[in-house]
Amino acid sequence: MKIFTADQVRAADAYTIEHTPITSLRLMEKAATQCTQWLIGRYGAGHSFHIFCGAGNNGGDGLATTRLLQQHGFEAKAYLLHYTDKFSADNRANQAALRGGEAASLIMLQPEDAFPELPTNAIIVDALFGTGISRPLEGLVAQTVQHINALQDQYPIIAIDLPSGLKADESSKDLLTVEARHTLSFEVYKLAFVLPENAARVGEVHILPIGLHRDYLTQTPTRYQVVDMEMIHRIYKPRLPFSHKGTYGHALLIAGSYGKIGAAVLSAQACLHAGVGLLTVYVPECGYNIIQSTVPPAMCLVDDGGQQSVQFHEAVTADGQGKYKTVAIGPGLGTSGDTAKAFEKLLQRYHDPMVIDADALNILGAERYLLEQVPKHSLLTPHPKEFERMFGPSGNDVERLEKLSAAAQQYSLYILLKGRYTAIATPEGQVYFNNTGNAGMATGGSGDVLTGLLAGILAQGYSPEHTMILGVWLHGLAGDLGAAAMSQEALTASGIVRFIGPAYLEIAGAK
Ligand SMILES: NC(=O)C1=CN([C@@H]2O[C@H](COP(=O)(O)OP(=O)(O)OC[C@H]3O[C@@H](n4cnc5c(N)ncnc54)[C@H](O)[C@@H]3O)[C@@H](O)[C@H]2O)[C@@H](O)CC1
Ligand SMILES: Nc1ncnc2c1ncn2[C@@H]1O[C@H](COP(=O)(O)OP(=O)(O)O)[C@@H](O)[C@H]1O
Ligand SMILES: [K+]
Repeated sequence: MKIFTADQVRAADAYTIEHTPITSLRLMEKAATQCTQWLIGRYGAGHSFHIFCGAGNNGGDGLATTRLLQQHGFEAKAYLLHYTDKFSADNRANQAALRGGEAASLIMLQPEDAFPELPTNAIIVDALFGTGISRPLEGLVAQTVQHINALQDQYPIIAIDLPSGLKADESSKDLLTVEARHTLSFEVYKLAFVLPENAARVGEVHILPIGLHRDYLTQTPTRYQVVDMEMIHRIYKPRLPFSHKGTYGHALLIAGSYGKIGAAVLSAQACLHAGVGLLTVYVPECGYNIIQSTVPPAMCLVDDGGQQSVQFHEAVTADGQGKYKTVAIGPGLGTSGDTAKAFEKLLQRYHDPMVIDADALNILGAERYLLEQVPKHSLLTPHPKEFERMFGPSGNDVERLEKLSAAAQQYSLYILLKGRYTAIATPEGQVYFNNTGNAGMATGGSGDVLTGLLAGILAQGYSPEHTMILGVWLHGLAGDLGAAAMSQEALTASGIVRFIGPAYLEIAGAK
């Protein structure tokens, strides 16, 4: 699903009005109808709806929603904030329509008025501002938003289109905005929804269809997209009946050090569950018995350098990749000087895309010149701290995203940034956001599982871009299925591995 800018949303609106018989007032009615249905479906009987409206079209959505809720027999009141006399045309039309209905359901809130008393069964709906926000909230609007936010533990707050005050395409880091429990938005995602800094503001996002013109939606290029099942179906390739283990590649996984062989185990298990043809795990000597007993399908190569591996470059022939289709390096590896030197030598020998994670990223962060030597189109998988070590701090999430995209383009790499919506940046400047996964995955070792999964998918012949999209999506879905079976709290990295299979089945079943 595409992420549109506020300008693109406005253009989609205009295009729809121009190319279909639908008017802007009718489009507002559709938006309000969808919001009404969502509110009734979610909260139903026994609740009263209190809708705070601004003077523009977002307020118009709120006024129309109030009327439709009443028509469905619900108690609903619109509070129209009187901070200006400049109402949009569709806002005025919906004021008139509401005035024609139930008495006392449209209340003008003046700057000197006290915040209205709400009954205990109240649901607060925020329809103050949407994509038209152009300056920080102040005066009556700011006071109202502060009031609403202070009530968030008492009443559910539902934002229409955007929590008021939030900018769709830019950072709103230090701005006052509504802090919604749910955001009901229309047709496409907005960048604001996937930024970690907005987590407490947008709550759960629900995208509702309102009939915007398909041509505009499908033909408009966007820099950002949210990965969806349609994209996954286009990427996923079922196995061929006459294939053999050679068809699915041989991966070399360089991971683990004394006390962190578990990282190598988790990565190796995930790599096998991803469907790799053959796997060799390279570990220091202390890892040999562990790998052989916990991951029997894998072969094992042993380094004799002591507690950390320091000669792994020798596993790859001096003239290139040798027998390995893919090399993944990093989980639990350690960052000693000799390990870093071996990593540098590996980069001099191996020129196909690699998967680089954890300590291998930390080595890149300490020795930045090595970034130039990373094979083009390699996959880098930092969490925010590792990202910062490599590319420096950022003032806000949008700045960090720009940095991510710039680095992917500069070094011709696929770099992801882990989080609730893991961002995947491509060398061409595209950014994909992943929507699977849950807070149960905030547990040690879940990143190691991702590394193994990516290595296993890449080895099977998927392109680096498809590997990133499919791998991150499967990882999150495995986490979701795991959490559904055993709770977020009890989910472990091993639990995620166990659900990679069921996650594949979901794709295959739906294909
Ligand atoms: N295609 C779509 O997505 C549709 C959008 N609709 C709604 O229309 C909204 C956009 O409406 P508008 O463009 O009228 O914009 P808003 O309703 O978000 O804002 C109204 C106006 O408020 C003023 N304003 C901005 N910041 C302010 C501030 N801090 N204090 C006081 N005034 C301020 C601006 O002049 C702005 O145009 C969307 O968010 C959505 O809710 C729907 O009606 C139907 C279709
Ligand atoms: N709240 C969350 N929602 C969705 N995914 C999450 C959440 N928390 C963590 N994850 C996922 O779990 C993984 C954690 O990786 P990482 O921090 O590298 O873990 P570790 O270093 O312990 O292996 C990432 O893929 C991340 O996207
Ligand atoms: K709003």
